[in-house]
Amino acid sequence: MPSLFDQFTLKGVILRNRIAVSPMCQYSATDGVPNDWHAVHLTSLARGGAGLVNVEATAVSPEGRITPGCTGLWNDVQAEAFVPIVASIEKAGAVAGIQIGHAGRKASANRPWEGDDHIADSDPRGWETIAPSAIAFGGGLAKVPRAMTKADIDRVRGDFVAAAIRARDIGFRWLVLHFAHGYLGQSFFSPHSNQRDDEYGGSADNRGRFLLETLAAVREVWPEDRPLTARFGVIEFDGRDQETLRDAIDLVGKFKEAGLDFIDVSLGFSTPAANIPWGPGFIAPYADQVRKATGLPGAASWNITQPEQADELIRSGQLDLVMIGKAMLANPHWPYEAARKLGVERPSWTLPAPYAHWLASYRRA
Ligand SMILES: C=C(C(=O)O)c1ccccc1
Repeated sequence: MPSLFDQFTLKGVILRNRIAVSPMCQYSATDGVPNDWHAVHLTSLARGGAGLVNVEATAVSPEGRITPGCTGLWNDVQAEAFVPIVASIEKAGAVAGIQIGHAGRKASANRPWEGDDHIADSDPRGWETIAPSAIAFGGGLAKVPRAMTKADIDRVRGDFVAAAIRARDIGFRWLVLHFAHGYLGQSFFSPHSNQRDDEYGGSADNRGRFLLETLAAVREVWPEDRPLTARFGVIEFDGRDQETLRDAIDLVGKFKEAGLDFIDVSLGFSTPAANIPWGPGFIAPYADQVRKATGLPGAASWNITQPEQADELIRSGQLDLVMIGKAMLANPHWPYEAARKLGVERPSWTLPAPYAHWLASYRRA
């Protein structure tokens, strides 16, 4: 069985190890344009030795941002600004990935450290939010969204395609459709947020329609030799988990038929009333269940922080990749520390030569 530092090959892409950096919002862009914060942040994660570095949730349209500080890929200025970032990630030996999404009813919010709540309607920084139904998430995100028309649905699907084309053309080699965490894609799938009475609401098949149509449309423009993936919330911890999991696994099977290459399993975050059993790698067993039921390779994130824990998740066959988030922010050289702890040969060379040389020199072998 593979281990944490074995390569991973999917379609025409080879990752140098099984360590992927979760897409983590930085809320640090202006008008969706990435800047030196994102360049240094992402390059340092790539130089730290990860196999795959995923750029944060990047909005497919202005109203699809979570906050005014989120990155976007709805215009060419944003795309151009990503070009040197993609090059830096790849030059550091990692594969450059990007997550594209639409925040739906969770959009138009203040940064987490500035309230983590909806921007007041009187505040010119905010904007109208849209969602499957006119149902607010609740808590600090109490703004009632406008229920999407069919024209909205068609437009947003087209925005995903346009963003995928830009990501393709600027060299990203791994694409993640953001179908998780209560954002627009997830909110179509969840009965908490989707109470439509047309073909996009009601049955599980209908609630999965927007996600499936969007995936199929993106598949048509995303190169066959580059992985097309999705991060999808398969469980809500809201008391109806077996039903959610059953419907989610069924939908992931349809994703695979539509051309999905990889599934990053996560949480739904569709209701503030969720009772989430936070714990070390607590989503991994659900990812394993989805992988075994669909035959898709997959990953999980959430509280995977220790090298031995991450290595065991790979060796046991539960996951194909581990998504490391906070542990990489705490220490971008986490892969190097993991290589040392796991007894990988020449661990220093997990890092770039200018670092590895010194780390491997002037010390007993
Ligand atoms: C910003 C997030 C994302 O992009 O998915 C997020 C927000 C809350 C919990 C997890 C993730």
